[in-house]
Amino acid sequence: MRRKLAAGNWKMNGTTQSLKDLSALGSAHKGSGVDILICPPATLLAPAVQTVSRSDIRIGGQDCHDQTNGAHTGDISAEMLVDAGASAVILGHSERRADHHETSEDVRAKAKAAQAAGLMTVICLGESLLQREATNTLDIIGAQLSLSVPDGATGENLVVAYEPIWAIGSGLTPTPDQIGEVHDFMRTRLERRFGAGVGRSVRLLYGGSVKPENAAEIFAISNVDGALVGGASLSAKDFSPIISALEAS
Ligand SMILES: O=C(CO)COP(=O)(O)O
Repeated sequence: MRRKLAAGNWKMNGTTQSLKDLSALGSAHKGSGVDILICPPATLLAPAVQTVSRSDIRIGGQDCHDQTNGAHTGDISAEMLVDAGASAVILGHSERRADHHETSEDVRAKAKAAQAAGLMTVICLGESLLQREATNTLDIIGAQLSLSVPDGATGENLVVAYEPIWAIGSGLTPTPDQIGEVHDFMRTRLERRFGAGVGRSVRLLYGGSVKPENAAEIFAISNVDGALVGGASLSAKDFSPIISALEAS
């Protein structure tokens, strides 16, 4: 049975002030039946780890380099994330694919390094509106999935997040049928590539305008094992009811 996962991606948001919300979230969901992961900006990794030390929240990075160390100004390695106390990393977010020209091959190399360092990788996939309107969403997702995910997946080291680019920060969400179609497809592809046991153990998250108001409906969809939440993960007031909806699902 897959354990549900509520993941928050703070993106380039948050200061030490935000740790108060993290602390409140930890108290509100102590002993939760679902996994909770918060990925703050790199500047807050170490204090965030400190803040959640007596709660059940785990802390993750938002990206890592594919090398262990070296002359890569501004980058962070998977080993450095581990050293800071992180246990997971988001990779291949569409914002990084766009802003930093990351390809699926780049994402796979980063994921390989992160998994070797012992991190759980949350690998993001998603189509643009143009691609969806051309009705080849599953082709896009299939290609991103096979190219971005390295060999050697397990239920512990891999989480896949389906984040339609047009749904991120827009207030738009796909219909439950559209989400279900992509999630069922990803499940089948993972089972085919890694075998039924591993394929069924990898958690699949939906991301894109998840809010307290739509969370329960999204969590009822087949093969949705949780959410990767952006804006609504920044405050305990908004993220806590989303976690509660997942706990109740
Ligand atoms: O990109 C996202 C999470 O990684 C989703 O962002 P929003 O929840 O703000 O739409």
